[in-house]
Amino acid sequence: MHFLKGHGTENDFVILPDPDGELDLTASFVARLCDRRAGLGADGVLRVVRAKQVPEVAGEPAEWFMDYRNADGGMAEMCGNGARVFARYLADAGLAQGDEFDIVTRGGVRRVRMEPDGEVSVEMGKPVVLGSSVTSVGGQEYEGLHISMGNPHLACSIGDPVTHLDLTHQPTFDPAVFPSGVNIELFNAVGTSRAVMRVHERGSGETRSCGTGAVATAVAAAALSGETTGTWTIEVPGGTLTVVLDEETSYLRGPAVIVASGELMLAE
Ligand SMILES: N[C@@H](CCC[C@H](N)C(=O)O)C(=O)O
Repeated sequence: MHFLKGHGTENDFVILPDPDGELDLTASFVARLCDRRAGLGADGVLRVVRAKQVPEVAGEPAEWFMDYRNADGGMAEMCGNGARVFARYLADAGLAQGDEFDIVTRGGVRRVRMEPDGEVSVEMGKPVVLGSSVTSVGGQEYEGLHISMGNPHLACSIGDPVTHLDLTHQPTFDPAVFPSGVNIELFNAVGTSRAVMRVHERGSGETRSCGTGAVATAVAAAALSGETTGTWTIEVPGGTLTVVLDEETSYLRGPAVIVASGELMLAE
């Protein structure tokens, strides 16, 4: 099986090209692939398959479906950094033409753009603020905004640097609010256009970046000063992302690179 490895601000993915939909990607296989000692190691898997080969998205008006899986093998509706790495792969492989094209995700069709400076942007849709909720990290409780980016987020301003947080364990959350689990962002807003964020992802644990989480963080940081629009720099352990919030939608921009390719010896 051919694979590639890529990352967007060190949110890393195994890419499995499967244009004709021949792979039966089980949760246990994905988990073994993502294992950082016994497998290749990654925060998630991006299966690259033609949308017409996948019944759940066969009618969507774009050629390629990003079949995203978390490191534990679970599915997610959307992955912002994954979408940018997926687009980088399609462009490099000559499977998509032009600077802008659409891809299909479980969260809907997303427009991606290959920027002149080499970064990749993705239109992320309109964030939906659904209320507030609490989490407890290392015995400390934080309140944040419940935001849907297609996938669920709880974005909490902690009003302090995030460096000391221990995210090795699953932060608590209210299962009545988040029945399918949640991605939890802890951030420190610095002024009105920059925030420093760490994240504990559903199905992957602490990662060095999360694109949907960066947009949720920008929304929650903007809300601290009563704003719903603006441009935010979101600093994550793996680099820097730019988030633009406007009245209609949101955009995520940052680096996305392919670092390796090869043949997989792991079998199902
Ligand atoms: N790292 C991703 C988000 C991946 C999905 C998430 N763990 C979930 O289960 O919702 C991103 O860049 O957005």
